[in-house]
Amino acid sequence: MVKICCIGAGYVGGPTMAVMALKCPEIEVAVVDISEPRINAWNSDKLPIYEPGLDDVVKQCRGRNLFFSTDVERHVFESDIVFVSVNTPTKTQGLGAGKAADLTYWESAARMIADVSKSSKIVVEKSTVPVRTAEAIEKILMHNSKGIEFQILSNPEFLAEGTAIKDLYNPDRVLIGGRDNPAGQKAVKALTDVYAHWVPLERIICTNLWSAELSKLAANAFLAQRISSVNAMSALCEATGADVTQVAHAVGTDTRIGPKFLNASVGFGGSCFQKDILNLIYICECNGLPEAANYWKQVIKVNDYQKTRFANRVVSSMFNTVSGKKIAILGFAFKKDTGDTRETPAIDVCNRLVADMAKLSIYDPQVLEEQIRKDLSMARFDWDHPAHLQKIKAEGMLEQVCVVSDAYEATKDAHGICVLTEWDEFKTLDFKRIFENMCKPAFVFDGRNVVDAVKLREIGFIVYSIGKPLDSWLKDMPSVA
Ligand SMILES: NC(=O)C1=CN([C@@H]2O[C@H](COP(=O)(O)OP(=O)(O)OC[C@H]3O[C@@H](n4cnc5c(N)ncnc54)[C@H](O)[C@@H]3O)[C@@H](O)[C@H]2O)C=CC1
Ligand SMILES: O=C(O)[C@H]1O[C@H](OP(=O)(O)OP(=O)(O)OC[C@H]2O[C@@H](n3ccc(=O)[nH]c3=O)[C@H](O)[C@@H]2O)[C@H](O)[C@@H](O)[C@@H]1O
Repeated sequence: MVKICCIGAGYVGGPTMAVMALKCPEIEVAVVDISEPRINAWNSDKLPIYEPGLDDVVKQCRGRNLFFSTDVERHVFESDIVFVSVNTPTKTQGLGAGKAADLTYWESAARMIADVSKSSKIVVEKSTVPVRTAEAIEKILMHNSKGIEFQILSNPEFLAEGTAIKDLYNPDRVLIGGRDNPAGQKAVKALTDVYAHWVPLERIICTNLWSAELSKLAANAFLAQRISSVNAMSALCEATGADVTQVAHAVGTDTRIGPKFLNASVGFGGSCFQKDILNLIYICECNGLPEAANYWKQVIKVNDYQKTRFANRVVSSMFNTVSGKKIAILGFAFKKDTGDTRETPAIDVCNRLVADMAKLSIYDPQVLEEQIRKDLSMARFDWDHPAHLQKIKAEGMLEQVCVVSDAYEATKDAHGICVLTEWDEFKTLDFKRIFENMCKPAFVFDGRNVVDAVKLREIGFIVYSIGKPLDSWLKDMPSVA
């Protein structure tokens, strides 16, 4: 019986291995982590991450052929295939700070694998890593191999949060990169056999190691680039009276472009897009390719511009000051159907409004108050590093923030509402009731184009929707470029 172990029980390790265990009942799968609270949560009724469909998958196989454990070394020792799905955050200090991937956690996992192994293993890069990381990992493993054979494969993950289970059941492709030699290809075949339990062979792409590693960074960069393209267009739409939804539809019906991932927004968030593009920029620079680096830098610049532009629009529309005004923030997660707040655009928007002395009342259906306070008090890139390395900002600013448990409470007596996550429940709110309980004029700033602007205007709101023609109030306010 093949035994699989995955180091890192996070957003990727947990769901990926749960689906693998479900689809391969004859394989024993252990997900291990150094974080005891995380493993305890995986073994409880309240899983550590919110992901539609995940509870059901875990319930079906936990205790049968799926195990969660902090006994990292024992499971690595016993496994034939070891996935490594630890975090690979942006470095916060030293060489490449603010851009390069921090491989501390990966390196420590690799050293531990080398230390505890007594039999040959396939080691699979599941984390997103810089191209040619496998070479470094190979050196660490081989240096202490005691005659054991290690084969390194790159098998990047493409799931998106909120749809992880669906994506894992039915992936567009599974990518496996290995060495171009018989031992490497044997390892590729072994991993292909695992995925072939549920993924059609024609969707399993096998490449060399470096192509697989780079394809993951490239895929995220291309996806983020589409969003920055449509967001840059949204600014021009507002200036000219065009409607970004109509433009995106017209552009996306060209089959060469395609309709997906063209929704204008307050900016993209999530733990990976920015981190992976920064990593790509750093790799381009290290390879003496400044023009290529600058191209990708622009994707992040436009994203920052979009978040700033949104916050500036809020302030300028409300007579250029939000000082002392209550602003309701609806949605804090980086997208709907997840409780994840990593790099959410809400952090930037909230910080800017707090700096302008607004009082924020925040509601998100899935995000806990403790998480929101932590996010608003942490320095850039610190969230993905251990607590003792995090730099916490002055506590005082957070006095202006309160976190509440429903949208009606958040909006009561507010001057304005910012919709920052596209949760379905925001579409069906009783906006008449909300309007009655707000200070007038009452504003809605829709950063996700989820509310029905026509209806809201009929009720009496002044509505700003990203990339949509501006109503006369907003047109008359000073420019926010
Ligand atoms: N979150 C996502 O949707 C996606 C993430 N990725 C990539 O997958 C990787 C993991 O991402 P997430 O699951 O989101 O991270 P995460 O932070 O949720 O999980 C990583 C886990 O690794 C554990 N860990 C770190 N060092 C360890 C060690 N030496 N031994 C045992 N456990 C250790 C941490 O305690 C943590 O629980 C990253 O490289 C990310 O870029 C790829 C595709 C999607
Ligand atoms: O490497 C990763 O971590 C993953 O990153 C993204 O997945 P994820 O960040 O979970 O979620 P997305 O659906 O891609 O959304 C990212 C951000 O872009 C925003 N977005 C998305 C689509 C769109 O049209 N407009 C837009 O603003 C979302 O609201 C969100 O803030 C990719 O979609 C996954 O393929 C990849 O595996």
